[in-house]
Amino acid sequence: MTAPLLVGDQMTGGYGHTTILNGCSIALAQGEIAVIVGPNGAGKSTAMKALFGMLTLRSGSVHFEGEDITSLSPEERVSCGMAFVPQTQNIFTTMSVEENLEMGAYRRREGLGETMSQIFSLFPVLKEKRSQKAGELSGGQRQQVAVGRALMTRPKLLMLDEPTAGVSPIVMDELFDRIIEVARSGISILMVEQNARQALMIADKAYVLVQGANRYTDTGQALLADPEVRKTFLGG
Ligand SMILES: Nc1ncnc2c1ncn2[C@@H]1O[C@H](COP(=O)(O)OP(=O)(O)OP(=O)(O)O)[C@@H](O)[C@H]1O
Repeated sequence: MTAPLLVGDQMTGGYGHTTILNGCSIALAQGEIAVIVGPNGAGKSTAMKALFGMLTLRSGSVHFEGEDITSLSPEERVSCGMAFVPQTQNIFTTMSVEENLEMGAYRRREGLGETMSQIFSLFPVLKEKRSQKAGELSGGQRQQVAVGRALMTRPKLLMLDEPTAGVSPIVMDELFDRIIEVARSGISILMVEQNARQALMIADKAYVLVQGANRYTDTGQALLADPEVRKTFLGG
């Protein structure tokens, strides 16, 4: 097996006195698409926050490319090659599409134009609307801006929290296609998804979380074929 890129091991933590993550473990290898699914409130977003350094763990660890990054800030994790697209408020609505992308690369000087062209070829509609305010775009297009902005940091790992929330099924399919394309370009993907069935279809590795703990872990295909998983989490 390929060396793991990201490993969150036995993560425990929460907000204030409440414990949300109960020894949750998430890992993925270079080039993989990994997805986290599970019922509402299972702690999926919290697990992503923990992996990205937005939640202090009470116990457990996070390693990236073999380095212990448990105590690093989100900004330091970006410098390591991690990028995170939160579920909401992930773009600057009053700025143009192009300005949003530039903001993504505020810490870089070199090769911005090249990265932006790559993003425009991945998301042609962003090129077309580059001068338009991001807030004027449709939901699916805004998500493309958010993903594009994260890609401007040239990450090794792109983390997406419910990228298809609130978009139509057609737009969802399109976003999934784009995500697969990002993965083919060599960027690993970790995402939380409400649309479990579709997410499992594209997942090399999938985690079903329940009450902040791992319930099932396997390839997406294996979980899709598992009668228990189908019955309990995929509506039969
Ligand atoms: N900032 C916060 N402060 C306090 N509690 C929070 C906070 N964020 C989330 N929670 C609580 O933590 C629990 C897990 O939330 P989380 O968003 O991680 O779940 P989820 O599996 O992503 O669910 P959903 O699919 O509904 O987004 C929920 O009970 C939620 O109310």
